[in-house]
Amino acid sequence: TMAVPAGRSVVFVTGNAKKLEEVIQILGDRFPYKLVSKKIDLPEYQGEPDEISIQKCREAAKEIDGPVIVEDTCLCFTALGGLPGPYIKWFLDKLKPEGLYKLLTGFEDKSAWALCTFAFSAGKDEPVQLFRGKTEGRIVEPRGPRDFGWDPCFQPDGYDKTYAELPKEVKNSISHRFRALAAMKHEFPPDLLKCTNTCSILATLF
Ligand SMILES: O=P(O)(O)OP(=O)(O)OP(=O)(O)OC[C@H]1O[C@@H](n2cnc3c(O)ncnc32)[C@H](O)[C@@H]1O
Ligand SMILES: [Mg+2]
Repeated sequence: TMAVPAGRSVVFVTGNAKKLEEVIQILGDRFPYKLVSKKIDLPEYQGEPDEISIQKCREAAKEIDGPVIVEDTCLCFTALGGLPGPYIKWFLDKLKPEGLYKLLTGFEDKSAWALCTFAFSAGKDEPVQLFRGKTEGRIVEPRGPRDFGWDPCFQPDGYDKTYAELPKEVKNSISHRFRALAAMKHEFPPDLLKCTNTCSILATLF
């Protein structure tokens, strides 16, 4: 039911170059085709993560009028009942990683989780399928390079380095994004294998 017609490409729609870079790195050398991606700033919807990803995917499928993948990332603080969650983009923009850490002053519990949701739709009137990946950790005083979002203040459990300090290969082997892509690889029906080499992103996953 989720098959992509042979010869059609699947477009990864994101406005975030660093996300795209990681998706390409995670898919790696096994990826023999050109990744088709399109930079569109989709609306930042409100609600629960699943609902946001579904809406985002429907909008992308409408704009592209073909098979699409989108991704939405949340950063959730346990002490704040899961907030900022899907609103992390605005919190990060205004507070920077320092401010995210300071938000938890007064709370003993610094634990947090990163949640990545990929959403796939075969077309604008087709259903949306979700693939989720979660990585647990805690919010620390920022350390490491500043080139990607809240990476400097998120330290995954089992590591003494932040996402920003960890070598890229390590982040990409434990991250919320890696796990969501792994779930996608695991769950997608094999008939997608029939798509041609322009099918890009999905073709590598099976
Ligand atoms: O066009 P889209 O794909 O929506 O890209 P975006 O940048 O708007 O991304 P989101 O709506 O998913 O918002 C997530 C926010 O978290 C940031 N972010 C996403 N993944 C991250 C990661 O792995 N490490 C650090 N920051 C991340 C990202 O820069 C945003 O500020
Ligand atoms: Mg966004």
